[in-house]
Amino acid sequence: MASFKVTGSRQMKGEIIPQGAKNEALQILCAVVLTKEPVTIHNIPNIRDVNQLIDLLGDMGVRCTRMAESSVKFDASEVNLDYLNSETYKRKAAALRGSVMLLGPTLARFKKGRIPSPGGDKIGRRRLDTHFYGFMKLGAKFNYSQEEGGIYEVDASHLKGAYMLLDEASVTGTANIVMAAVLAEGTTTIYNAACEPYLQQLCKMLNRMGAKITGVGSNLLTIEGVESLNGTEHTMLPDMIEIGSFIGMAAMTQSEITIKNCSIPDLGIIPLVFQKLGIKLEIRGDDIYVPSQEHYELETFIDGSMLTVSDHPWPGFTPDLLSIVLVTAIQAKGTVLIHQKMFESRLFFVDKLIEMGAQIILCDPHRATVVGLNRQQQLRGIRMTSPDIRAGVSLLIAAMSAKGTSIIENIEQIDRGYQNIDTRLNAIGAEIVRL
Ligand SMILES: CC(=O)N[C@H]1[C@@H](OP(=O)(O)OP(=O)(O)OC[C@H]2O[C@@H](n3ccc(=O)[nH]c3=O)[C@H](O)[C@@H]2O)O[C@H](CO)[C@@H](O)[C@@H]1O
Ligand SMILES: C=C(OP(=O)(O)O)C(=O)O
Repeated sequence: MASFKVTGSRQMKGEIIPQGAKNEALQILCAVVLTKEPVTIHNIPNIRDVNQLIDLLGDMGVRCTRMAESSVKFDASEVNLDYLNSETYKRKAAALRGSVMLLGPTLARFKKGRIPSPGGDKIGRRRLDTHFYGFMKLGAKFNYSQEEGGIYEVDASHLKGAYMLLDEASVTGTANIVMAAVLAEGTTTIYNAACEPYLQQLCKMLNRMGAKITGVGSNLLTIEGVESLNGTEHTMLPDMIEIGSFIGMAAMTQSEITIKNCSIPDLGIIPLVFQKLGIKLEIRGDDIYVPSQEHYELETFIDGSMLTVSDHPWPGFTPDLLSIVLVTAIQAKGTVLIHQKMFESRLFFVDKLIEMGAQIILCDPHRATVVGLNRQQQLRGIRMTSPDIRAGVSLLIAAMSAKGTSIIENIEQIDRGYQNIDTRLNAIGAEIVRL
């Protein structure tokens, strides 16, 4: 288990370029299995989850040729389906959440899919019902065997388009169903589809490959099935969660940073939520400039009541930034209620922040109230463990703003989603040592 030793009270100054989006990459990489023709992907983040998925694709027989540092050409003309029955596949696929999206493409192209219970953050129940509901609507048979530690299987001699109303707007679920439906016979209509930029990007790429998807960006997708898909090129968007993390980090550490090439229109409500925390942001072309701010004051609602920040399916606020908002509020002036509606175990990390001196009341597993310190008191460095990817970065932000030194253990969680975060932040003035 690796750790970060973080020396606090360092202010950063300079430019930082966000990596390619983790959650988009996981969808896009799975989609390469849909075609026999080469697909070249650019702006691939060099992070654990993505590298593990590329490794898995390679094991399946997909030829992966690195064209440049962040560009890879994938050739899935030959795929070894027997590999899906191997112990290695079980072990490797179970190591990340994104592997679940191999189900839709293998089902569509090879009539079957198999996946162990996927990994990813342990942030509460993470059910997969929506995925299988969709596959079954398309005519697939579903089997779940608990004996082997949880194996999900789908098979279909023939997929046929159908109307479906999803019980929830699942991000990976929608991606999976879309990837199965593009090669199904006839028309599929998915209502209550998730519509995050990750999915918009996936649908745009599939359309470039010859798919016929309309309604992209909305919660009503219509897909006319086609016989086969051709190759394409695709460039990943900048990671909006990383961009949000940098904004929070700058505010907490009184740093002056410019986040380059943010693809602002794809950030949705994210900048607005940080502005509600009182953080000044300047949109300069496609960059976000965050000035060094001694004080930032939380807004209240129009009627004067206390600010609440909660998650919601897109275009609402992404749950992946709530931990960052929570930690950023620690040095604000005012009080905010953080309401994590989707996940039931994502706020428990606040006990570490409280130990560091933050004023937080964990009301229940879904809600925490942060009473901002308004820099009257600095957090103090402690030893802590990163429980999940976003809590991990939140703890890093807290440590960077604290007095003294902190140790953050289990940084593999952070490495799942943030590319060389220590090196990139050190380049603009942070002091983080990887132990
Ligand atoms: C690899 C990947 O892309 N992971 C992301 C993906 O996970 P993932 O696709 O696994 O998450 P889902 O969208 O399926 O749902 C996440 C959780 O929210 C609940 N839920 C979902 C939709 C809804 O309308 N109401 C609701 O309560 C679900 O029951 C589940 O507990 O989307 C999540 C929600 O944005 C993000 O946190 C994850 O980072
Ligand atoms: C929860 C997340 O990731 P995963 O779904 O891969 O666990 C995340 O990216 O915040």
